[in-house]
Amino acid sequence: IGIGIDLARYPIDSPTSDEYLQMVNRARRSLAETGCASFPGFLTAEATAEAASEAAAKSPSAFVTDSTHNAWQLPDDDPARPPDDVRNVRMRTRVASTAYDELDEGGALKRLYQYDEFVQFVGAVTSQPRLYRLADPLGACSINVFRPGWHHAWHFDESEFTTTLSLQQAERGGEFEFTPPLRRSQAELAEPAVARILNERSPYRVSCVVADAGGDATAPPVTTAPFAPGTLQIFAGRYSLHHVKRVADDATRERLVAVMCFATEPGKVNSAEVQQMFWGREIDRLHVSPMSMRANRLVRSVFLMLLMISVATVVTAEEAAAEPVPEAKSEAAGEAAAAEASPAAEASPEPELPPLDCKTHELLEKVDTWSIDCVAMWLANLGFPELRTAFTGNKMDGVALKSLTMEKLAEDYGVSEEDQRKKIYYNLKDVLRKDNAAGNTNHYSQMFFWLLPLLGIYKYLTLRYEKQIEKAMKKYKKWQDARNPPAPVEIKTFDDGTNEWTRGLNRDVNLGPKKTKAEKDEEKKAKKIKTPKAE
Ligand SMILES: O=C(O)CCC(=O)C(=O)O
Ligand SMILES: [Fe+2]
Repeated sequence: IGIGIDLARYPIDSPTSDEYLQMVNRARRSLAETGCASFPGFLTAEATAEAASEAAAKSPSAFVTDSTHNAWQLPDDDPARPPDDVRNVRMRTRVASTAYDELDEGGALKRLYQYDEFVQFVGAVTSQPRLYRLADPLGACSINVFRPGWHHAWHFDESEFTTTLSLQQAERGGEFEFTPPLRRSQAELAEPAVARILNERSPYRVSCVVADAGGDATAPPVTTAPFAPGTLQIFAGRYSLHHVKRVADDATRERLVAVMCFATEPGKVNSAEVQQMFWGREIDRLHVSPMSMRANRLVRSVFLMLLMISVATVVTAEEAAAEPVPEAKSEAAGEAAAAEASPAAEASPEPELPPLDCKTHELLEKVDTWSIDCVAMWLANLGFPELRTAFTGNKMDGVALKSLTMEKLAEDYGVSEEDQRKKIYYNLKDVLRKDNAAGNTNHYSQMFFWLLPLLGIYKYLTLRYEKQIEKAMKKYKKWQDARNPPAPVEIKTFDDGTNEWTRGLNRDVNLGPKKTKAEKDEEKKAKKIKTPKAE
């Protein structure tokens, strides 16, 4: 079938040809000077008809947006200004939209949008060395439907450039109108110019508290785009004020236009708010229903929590096993003693010695504070329950334990094996060293593992309240911006009438403004330095 582009007229498949370069440079200049580059008949008549009939077929189920917004699509009013100020006036927009995921696979629109050379071409016209299709499953390429009486009020877009393809015109009304770029950044509002346009070309009457710096009384020129079906339009939506005029009430044909979105980074998607506003649902990956997405998130968080809790449990269980509880230990000691004394004593499992009066956590305190029983427990934990009687008999508490030596262990307590003595002695040194550093700190790892479930809960809550958090962050950012507003950018204008923005745009093919002599000299100098001597 082919893509459906009129390649004879727009050779976007041969990006190294002279025709291509000239076409791109004409478009760039037009975009910079007028705010819009138009390509009438970009799609062939057949492909346009195919796309238009697809759009018309899907139009009845398009999601309808009936909302109000200000010209900058800023969410809040400026309370410091009157309600009828151009900054605060809210205008109505009524439009329906068919989402990208509803378009036909292999249909004319998807063929165009998915054609890599097309993305390259839009990138070349908008001077973006790298341009990517928007990864938004709803907004990447959608179809706007304007029914009788509907219109899109004057506004600036959030995205820097907007690419549209006209599919069907209404009999009357529905024209796309735009101004040249009125501003250079989103921080700049250009209120006087916007106010003049609204007062002269909209049903709204607005005031403007901001003084007109230029003082010129004429409104910015407004151009009506040639919008015959099949026309591709690339316009500087962020800088040029634009609108779609009201479609006549008695029109029988809807206005249908495809809106194609691109980004300078891969993987970009619209916010959930934008998706809800224009398509009535939200979805962050292709072919996943919002319901299963939520379920998926829940399962993920629960799994994470379970994992963390189980890790924590295993670790604590291991530690508990390493430190037997007093009863178990005494039992073991009793059994061992009984087994040694006589096999018949097995019948009485009751230990002869009373249980040790020491809680496991007491051993986490400094050695100085250990009671006699705690010292005995420490020994039992090390695997020397049989030493309890001798140590207790010597009233060996924590303070006394500190002066224990290898010799004492051999002579006073009869630990004959050197390995065993070393085990006790080095373990003692070990706890004492920890005491000296930051208390007896061998419970830090335990603390960390207890924090894991909290981390799980934290993760769950952030996922659960993702939107609320995002909103709060946005509010905070706005509050910061309000405290510290970004400075408006001054446009530098040069002697030859060009400005910073348009200067040098097409210089690579000598279509742009002439270089000054100083600049030429500069270039020559640079070349001389770079080029090595021939001889
Ligand atoms: O419908 C059009 O031609 C332009 C739509 C537009 O301005 C927008 O979607 O932001
Ligand atoms: Fe727009």
